[in-house]
Amino acid sequence: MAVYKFGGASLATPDAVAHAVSLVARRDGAPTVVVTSALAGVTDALLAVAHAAATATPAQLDAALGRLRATHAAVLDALLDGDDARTLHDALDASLAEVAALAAAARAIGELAPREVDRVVARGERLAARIVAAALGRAGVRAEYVDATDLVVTDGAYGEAAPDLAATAPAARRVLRPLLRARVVPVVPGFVGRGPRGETVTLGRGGSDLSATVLAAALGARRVVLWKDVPGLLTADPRAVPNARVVPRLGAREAAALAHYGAKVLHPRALAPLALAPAGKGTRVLVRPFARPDERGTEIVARRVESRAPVVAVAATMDQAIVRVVGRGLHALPGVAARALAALHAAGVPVSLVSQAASAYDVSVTVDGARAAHALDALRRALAPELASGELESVDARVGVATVGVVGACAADDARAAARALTTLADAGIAPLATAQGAAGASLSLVVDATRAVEAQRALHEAFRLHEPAAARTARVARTDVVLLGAGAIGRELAAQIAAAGARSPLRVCALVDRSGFVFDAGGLSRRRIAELCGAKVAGRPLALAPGARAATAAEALDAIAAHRPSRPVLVDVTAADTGALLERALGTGWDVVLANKVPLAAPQEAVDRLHAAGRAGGGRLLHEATVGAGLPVIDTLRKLLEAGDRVQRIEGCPSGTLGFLFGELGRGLAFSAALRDAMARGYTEPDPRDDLSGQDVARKALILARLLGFRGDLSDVAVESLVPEAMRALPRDAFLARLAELDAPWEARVRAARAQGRVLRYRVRVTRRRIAVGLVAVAPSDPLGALSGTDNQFAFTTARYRAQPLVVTGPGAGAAVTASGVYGDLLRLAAERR
Ligand SMILES: Nc1ncnc2c1ncn2[C@@H]1O[C@H](COP(=O)(O)OP(=O)(O)O)[C@@H](O)[C@H]1O
Ligand SMILES: N[C@@H](CC(=O)OP(=O)(O)O)C(=O)O
Repeated sequence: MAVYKFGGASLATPDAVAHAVSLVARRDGAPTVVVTSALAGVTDALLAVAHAAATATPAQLDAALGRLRATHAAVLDALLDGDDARTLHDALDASLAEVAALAAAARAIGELAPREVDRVVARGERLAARIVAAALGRAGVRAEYVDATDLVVTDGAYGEAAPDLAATAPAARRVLRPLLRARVVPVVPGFVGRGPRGETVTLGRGGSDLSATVLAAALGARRVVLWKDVPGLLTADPRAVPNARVVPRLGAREAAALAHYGAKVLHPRALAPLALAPAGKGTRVLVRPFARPDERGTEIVARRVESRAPVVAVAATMDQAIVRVVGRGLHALPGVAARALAALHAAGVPVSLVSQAASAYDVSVTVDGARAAHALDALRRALAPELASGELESVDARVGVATVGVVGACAADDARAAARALTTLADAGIAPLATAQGAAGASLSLVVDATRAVEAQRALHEAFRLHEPAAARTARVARTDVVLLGAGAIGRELAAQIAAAGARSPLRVCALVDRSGFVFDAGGLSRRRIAELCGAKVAGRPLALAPGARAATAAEALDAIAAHRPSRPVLVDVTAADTGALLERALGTGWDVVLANKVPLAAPQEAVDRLHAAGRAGGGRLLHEATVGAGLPVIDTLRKLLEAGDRVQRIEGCPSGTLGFLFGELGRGLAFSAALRDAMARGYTEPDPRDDLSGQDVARKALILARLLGFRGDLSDVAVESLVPEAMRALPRDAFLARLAELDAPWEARVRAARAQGRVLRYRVRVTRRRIAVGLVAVAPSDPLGALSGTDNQFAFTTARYRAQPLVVTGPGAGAAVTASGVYGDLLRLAAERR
C-alpha cells in the first residue's frame, strides 16, 4: 500500500494533473491513497483574500475570486466534461460564494477570525482533491473524494494544527480500509484536519506532506511518495545554489533539520508520525521528481548510512529577526533568561535559535521577522523591572537577518566542519551575528545579514563540496584541482604519477593545457583519458585536436577553467617558456602555482617581484622545488634551515647533470669531444650542447637559489664562465660539432694541470646573498664536489650551524621521473597546508 502526495507546484496545469492521474493509474490497482495540495498558487491567493477580507473593496474581492475561479476552471474544463464538469463547476461556484459571504461578514465586524481563515484556505485542497478524484475516474481508475476532517484529528490550533496520531489512526482505518479493499483510490485533501469541535483547521504551510505521513502511519503503508517539482531532497535550495545535487539517502534527523531551516521541500513535522525503521521494515519515505517519475529521488531513512561526510546540505531561513537581551542581570539574577523565553512563548512567538555564551552577558534568539515588534514588546514588558533598575541594559531586535544551517550528522560534533563553516564565511567577508550548535543536533546555525544569505549558502556548499557525489567527499581530504600547463615529458610523467595515486590522493588533474589549447573536466580527467591525451602528445598531436578539447591561448584556458570555480586550483607550469604574465594572473586570483619552469623565476628582478606581490595580494602561493636539482630536496632543505633560525651563508654546488657527467669523464682520461658526444648520445645535453656548455641554465638555477637567500639582481649580474670559446659561439650547430676535436687538447691540458695539483675539475656555482659565481674550478678529491660522479647534482649548504662541514644534498638532478616527483611533492604540500 502506498500514499501518493502531489504537491501544489506539481499540480500547476491540466497536463500536470493528467500526469498525476497517470502515475496513480500505473499502480495498476495496488492499494493507493492520494493526498493532494491545492493547485499551484491557490493557497497564497486564498490567504491573501482571507487577510484582506475585512478591508478589500467588493470589486477587489470579486477580481481575486474571479482569478481563483479561472485557475480551477482551466484545469477542470481541460480534463472533464459532461456531468463531471458540471458538478465540479457547481462545487467551485458554491465554494467561492461562501468565501464571498465570509468576506462580507468580515467587513462588517472588521476582521476575519482565525477559524474563518482556515475555512477559507482549506478550500484550495478540497477543490484540488475533487478535481483529481474526477480525473482519476475519467481515466478508468475508481476513485472517491474523502474529506480530511473525517480522518485527520488535530489539536485544533488554527493555522498550525498538530495531528493527533492516536485519534487519527482508528478514524483513518475505519473510513479508508473498506475503500482500499474495494480497490477504490481515496483522494484526500492534504493540509486540512478536524479540530475538537469538528471544525476545519489547517496544518501550517506545506502541511500536506504531514497529511500524507499521518495517513501512511495510520494505515501502516509501505511507502509514502512525496511527488515534488524538484529531483529530490537536494544539498541546497536550487534557487539559491544552482549546482545543488540530489541526496540519494538522507537520515531522518538531517531531513527534519533541513525542513526546520525552512527548506520548503518538506514540512518540518512531516517525519514525526513515522517510526522510520531500517530499510526493509516500516514505512519508506520517498521524495521523487514529479516530472521524471523514473528517477529515484531521495529516500529518507532512519539513520544515515550513505557516507561519512559530515555535512549533507545547507539551507537558510529567510526573513528572521535576531532579538537580544543584554545586561549583567542575565548572570547576576536567577531566571532572567528563562523568563525572557517564557514571555516569548506566552506571547505566541515561536523561537528558533537560542544563543548565550557562558559569560551570560547577553542572550540572542531568532524569531520570524514579522513578529519582531511583538517579541520586543513582550520582552520589554516581562523584563521591565530589570530594565528600569539597570540590571539589564537593553532589549533590541535586528530585522533583515537569515539563519543559515549547515546540516549533517556530524556537523555539530565535528570540529573540522564547524571550523570550515566559520572560515568559509570569514573568507567571504560575512560575519555571523550569532551561532548555535547543539550538543546532539544535526546542524550548525549561523545567523547572517539576509542580504548575504545566498552568498553564504553558495560558499558553504562549495566549501563542503556538496556539488560532488557524497562518496567523493570525506571529512579530511579536500580536493586540489591541478591544471597542468605543458604536456611535455615532465607534464606527462606528473599526470601519470597523480593518476596512479587514485582516489586516495587529494590531487586531481582537471585540465591539460598546451600551446594549442586545453582539455578540461571539472570532475577530474580520468586516468584513461590522461593516458590517451599523453599518448597523442607523444605522437606529436597538439592537445587542441584531442576529442573534447578547445583551441585557446593559455590565458583563455585559465579563464574558462576559473569560470567553473575549481577547488583549490593549482597551476603547474612545466613548460620552458616565459609564462610570467600568466602566473601573475593566476597568483593574483588566489590560485597556487608550482613551477618546474625556471624561466619566470630567472626573469628580471622587477618581474619576479611582481609575481610575489600578486601572490601576496591574491593569496596564491608559489612553490618551485623542481627548478633546482629536479626532485632533490634543495629548496626544501633551505626552507627548513631558515625556518629553524639558521643563517645560510653560502650554497655551493653542481646543479648540472650534463656538466657533472662531462667532467667525470674528463677526469677518467677521456677526450673532451668523445665525452661530449657520449653525453649527447645518452640524451643528457640540450639539442645544441652549447646551451649546457655556456652555463646559462646553471646560471638560472644559481640566480633562483641566490634570490632565496635575499640576492637582488638579474641574470646579467651573474658572473658566468662559458665553456665555449668566443670564436665558436656564433657557429651553426653542425659546424661547431665538426670542430669539437679542436677543444680536446686545451681540455686535456687543463685536466692535467689540475691533476698535477692533486685536484679535479668541476663546474661549480657559488651563491651568497651578495654574489653569484658560476664557472670552472679545480677542487680537492676530499671536497664534497670532488667525490661527485655520473650525472648527480650536488648542493652544499654552509650555515651558522653547519660551518665546519657543510650540509650536503646529492643525487640525480635531471630526468622526467625525478623532476615530476619534485613537482608532486610541492603539490602535496599545498594540499596539506590548505586543509
Ligand atoms: N534542499 C532542498 N531540496 C529540494 N528543494 C528545496 C530545498 N530547499 C528548498 N527547496 C525548494 O522547495 C520547493 C520544493 O518543492 P515543491 O515541489 O514546491 O513542493 P510541494 O509542491 O510539495 O510544496 C522547491 O521550490 C525548491 O526550490
Ligand atoms: N497548499 C498548502 C499546503 C501544502 O502542503 O502545499 P504544498 O504541497 O504545495 O507545499 C500550502 O501551500 O502551504
